[in-house]
Amino acid sequence: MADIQSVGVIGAGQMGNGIAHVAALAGLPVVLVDVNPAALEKALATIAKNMDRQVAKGGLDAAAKDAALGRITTGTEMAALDACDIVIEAATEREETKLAIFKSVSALLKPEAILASNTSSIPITRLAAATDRPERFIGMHFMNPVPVMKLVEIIRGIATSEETFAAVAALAERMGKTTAVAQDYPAFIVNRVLIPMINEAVQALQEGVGDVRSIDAAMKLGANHPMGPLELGDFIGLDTCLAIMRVLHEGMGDSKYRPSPLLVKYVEAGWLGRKAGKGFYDYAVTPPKPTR
Ligand SMILES: CC(=O)CC(=O)SCCNC(=O)CCNC(=O)[C@H](O)C(C)(C)COP(=O)(O)OP(=O)(O)OC[C@H]1O[C@@H](n2cnc3c(N)ncnc32)[C@H](O)[C@@H]1OP(=O)(O)O
Ligand SMILES: NC(=O)C1=CN([C@@H]2O[C@H](COP(=O)(O)OP(=O)(O)OC[C@H]3O[C@@H](n4cnc5c(N)ncnc54)[C@H](OP(=O)(O)O)[C@@H]3O)[C@@H](O)[C@H]2O)C=CC1
Repeated sequence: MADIQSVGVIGAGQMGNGIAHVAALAGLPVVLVDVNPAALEKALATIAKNMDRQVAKGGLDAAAKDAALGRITTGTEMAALDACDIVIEAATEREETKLAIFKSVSALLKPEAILASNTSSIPITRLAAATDRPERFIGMHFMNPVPVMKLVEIIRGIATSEETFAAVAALAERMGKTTAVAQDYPAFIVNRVLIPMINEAVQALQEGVGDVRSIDAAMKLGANHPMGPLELGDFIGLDTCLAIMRVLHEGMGDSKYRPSPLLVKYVEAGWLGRKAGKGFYDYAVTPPKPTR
């Protein structure tokens, strides 16, 4: 696969809509697939809203926005992806879900098509080994919010070919991103460092070192982070943060990565952060109100 000319995205959540957004703006036709038709509708509305924001700021003209939106089609069946040169999986961070997706989609793809995962933490070699194309399988890890964040981490599995790596690096650059290459260890680079920091903030909250407001203010004003760690956890999704901690804990075999019990409790309560309307903050009120 020398040059990628069409993109499929599986999972129309916060990451899937962002990936579709930047791919369409890069001039590529995009097929966005999700099991849930409501998620697809919401994703299209979010993409249009985020492009409007770029138009209002002068970074995009209205005609380019309309053309980009016109390049995105949606579907609830994997069969809609059969002509794509690359399919980027951005479904829920659950290994069984991803494996089931790869099994069904690889049966439909052209033999030369590339399969990429936007996983935050799951080993690429393990995911690749469960497909029919480990040499054309790769980790392509975008950051949230995708239209704003400059980085794409690229992770080769043990079998990933140089041709696949070069094609995906060129695609990331075409989407306006800068790449960093990470080795295939649990949670790669960004989340190896970032998510234990968020988990530690939750542990500090559990121990009463500070309340939500104090912990976030301390890290924003004391370490110049654009968001406090609890606000950022809510933004990423607490289910995703917990899934990453579990992959780190199991994959590194080191107790220093154990998930904070309070993080587990929030996820068990369904308080998953912004996408659920409630996490360390309650988003039903403006400004969002700390829940502890
Ligand atoms: C979990 C993983 O696997 C990996 C990850 O992604 S970890 C998470 C990584 N992400 C972060 O750490 C994000 C940290 N937060 C930030 O950088 C900032 O708070 C933020 C960029 C999200 C918002 O910044 P802000 O200054 O509070 O908001 P705001 O001024 O409204 O927006 C800044 C810019 O982003 C744009 N923007 C904000 N959210 C956007 C979105 N969802 N989509 C498109 N554009 C967006 C705004 O239009 C604005 O653009 P300009 O610079 O052109 O004016
Ligand atoms: N959130 C973040 O900051 C980042 C997340 N990631 C990674 O990106 C991926 C997606 O995360 P995110 O967008 O936040 O998650 P979301 O929960 O926002 O979205 C996941 C989407 O995938 C859908 N889905 C679940 N199962 C399937 C399936 N079998 N086929 C098709 N679609 C499916 C979900 O549908 P339903 O709601 O119906 O279950 C949902 O619409 C994860 O691997 C995550 O680790 C990577 C970088 C940053």
